[in-house]
Amino acid sequence: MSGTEQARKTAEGLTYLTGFGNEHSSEAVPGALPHGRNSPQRAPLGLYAEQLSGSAFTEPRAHNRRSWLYRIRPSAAHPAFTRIDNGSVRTAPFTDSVPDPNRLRWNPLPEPAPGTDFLDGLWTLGGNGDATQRTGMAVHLYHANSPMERRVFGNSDGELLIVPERGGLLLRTEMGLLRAEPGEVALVPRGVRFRVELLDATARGYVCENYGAPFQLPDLGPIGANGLANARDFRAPEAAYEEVEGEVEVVNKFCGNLWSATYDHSPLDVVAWHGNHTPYVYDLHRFNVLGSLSYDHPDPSIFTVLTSPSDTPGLAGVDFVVFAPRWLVGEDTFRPPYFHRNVMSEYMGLIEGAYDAKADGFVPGGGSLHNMMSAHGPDRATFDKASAAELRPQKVDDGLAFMFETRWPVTASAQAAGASQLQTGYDDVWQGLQRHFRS
Ligand SMILES: O=C(O)Cc1cc(O)ccc1O
Ligand SMILES: [Fe+2]
Repeated sequence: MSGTEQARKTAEGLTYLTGFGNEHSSEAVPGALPHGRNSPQRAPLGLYAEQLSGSAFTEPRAHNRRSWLYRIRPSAAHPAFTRIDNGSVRTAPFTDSVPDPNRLRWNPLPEPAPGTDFLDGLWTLGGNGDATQRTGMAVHLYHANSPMERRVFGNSDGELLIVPERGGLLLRTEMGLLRAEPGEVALVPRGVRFRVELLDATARGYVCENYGAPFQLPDLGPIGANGLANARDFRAPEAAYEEVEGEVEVVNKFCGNLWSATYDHSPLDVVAWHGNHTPYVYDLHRFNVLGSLSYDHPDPSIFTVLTSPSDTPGLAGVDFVVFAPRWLVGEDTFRPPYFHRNVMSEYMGLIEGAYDAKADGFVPGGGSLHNMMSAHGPDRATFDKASAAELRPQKVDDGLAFMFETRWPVTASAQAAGASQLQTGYDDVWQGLQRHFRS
């Protein structure tokens, strides 16, 4: 059996724990979880007890995040980390280029060289904030054609929201295994170690690295108790461990640099765990899309799947927003996204099909950046078509697009600003919008 077949077989048999932010518990071997206490004098089955904190010990209960891991060896048993090449990974603050007010659009990444794993294939497009201050975010793309073998990654700088666009992933994390196919998203919390295997020959997609407060479900306000992404649809892994002795490279991204240590065992050796600092996966097709039943195009905040709040209420460090299949029924309404200038900065990607504001040029695996206050909206072809369309109820179900929307301008990395896949002439999509004014 090939590696991908094996990974697929493993992924197909997976079961999950459900519910966003729940206090889960799971044991891969019966009796591995202690009862009634976290840290008994001797943990069951000769395991080591270890706490992984995703929040300060003293944060309010609603924001407090930690998990207790019961593992074969404590994480502390490791040799020194030394710097390795950062490859194409960049971290905020982005100082190797200047923030650009222009509308920018990229084609997908070129094919990776043979033997490129998820980590080798990570390529940073840009971001904002400062990882050492735990504010802001980065946008990465990945393109891989090999599994991570005897190699494990952990990110101290933030959580990773992985958005597969092509090819499924099997994430082997400290807390267990997750499968993430295109149309699903996976989140690996800050500090949680994981290895990526491929379910198909190649894998391509997007990553939002969130340096700030962990993603949470948005408040629903007048929407009520249900809707948008429902908490019960988020799935966390069941405990699963590997007993791998021998050399395993552990790579740690720390304050923007990659550091490596060669362990004599796999750190994915957690036999049982409990807590709420957990990886999870969510199927975007489960998103309960709400919208206007009367007139006007609502703001896309109504499509927020997850939000990372900042210190100002309502002003997200980053929102993850999905444009999922939906009906448009607005009367006397220009139905696609409107022309706008936004104080927030918008990075958009496409998982499949097309997006209703762009006739062409915005392609799966590509992306666009509409920075703070840059003017954008429907391209000319879309504007002309939608202005003349007959307004029957219309199903928009030919694509799945998403947005990382952030309160701070996004600086493209030098490699993204100079990339051959950066489109020239993007401005032209808004050329030829006719003057129709009649006084
Ligand atoms: O620019 C975009 O396409 C994203 C977007 C979509 C929408 O429906 C309204 C505003 C907005 O920024
Ligand atoms: Fe926009």
